Amino acid sequence: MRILNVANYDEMSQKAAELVIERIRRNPHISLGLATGGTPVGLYAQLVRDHQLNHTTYQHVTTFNLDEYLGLSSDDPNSYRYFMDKHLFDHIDIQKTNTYIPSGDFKNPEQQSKDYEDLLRSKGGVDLQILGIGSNGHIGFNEPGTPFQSETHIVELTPSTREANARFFNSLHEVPTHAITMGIGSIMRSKEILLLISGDQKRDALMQLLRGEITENFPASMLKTHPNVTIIADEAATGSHPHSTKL
Ligand SMILES: N[C@@H]1[C@@H](O)[C@H](O)[C@@H](COP(=O)(O)O)O[C@@H]1O
Repeated sequence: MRILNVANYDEMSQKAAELVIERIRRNPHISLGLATGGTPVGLYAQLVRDHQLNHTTYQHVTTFNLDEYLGLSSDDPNSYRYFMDKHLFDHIDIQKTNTYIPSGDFKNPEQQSKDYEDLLRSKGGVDLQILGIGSNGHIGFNEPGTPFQSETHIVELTPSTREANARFFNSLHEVPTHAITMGIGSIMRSKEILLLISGDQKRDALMQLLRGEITENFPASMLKTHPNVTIIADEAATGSHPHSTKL
């Protein structure tokens, strides 16, 4: 894993955008894996800005989102479809039919999980996966204890994840109890991974990732076995001054 240590959230977003834009320009047919949550919002804003200023095109780009809450319709402001439209897709020239997000429909979620995994495979998988991290080490919605080989599946969210995400809802009560998520095995198949970590509330998770063992109790630890991972972390998360390190 390569870690780029930056000063703050804005610099993290800027550096991440530079990397993503470079990959898109190198391969206009790239398949991007996308994350939600607070962490990538600044990155998406930078991609929109670059599209407006420099006309980087998404005409041939395909995207796969990591996860979706179960039980929220696509027009619910807390659904990840709504989030992606609002922060990125509505402001770039991507074809919406090329943007895939797991369905949060309650009807037959097991089949939907299988269909999403089949879709990922049939489209050739993800070239560049963007990830955030939960303070318990979750990636996507793969909570501690998820098998490393897992593919897209239904999860029951832990109380800590529901509490962390309650800030986007009116109350904790409204946060769905279940979600559909790409598995750790699905994420690990992507050719390249960009992990963004910002804020002192993520410091323990970053330290655990860098110094801890590889264990299913800390899902992100599996990333240490991936051959092409870049972490961009800000000073609040690393607790040190900006510099780059090869780990
Ligand atoms: N499912 C998402 C993850 O994809 C995200 O990376 C993580 C961190 O979120 P945030 O960036 O808001 O801290 O939690 C959420 O639950």
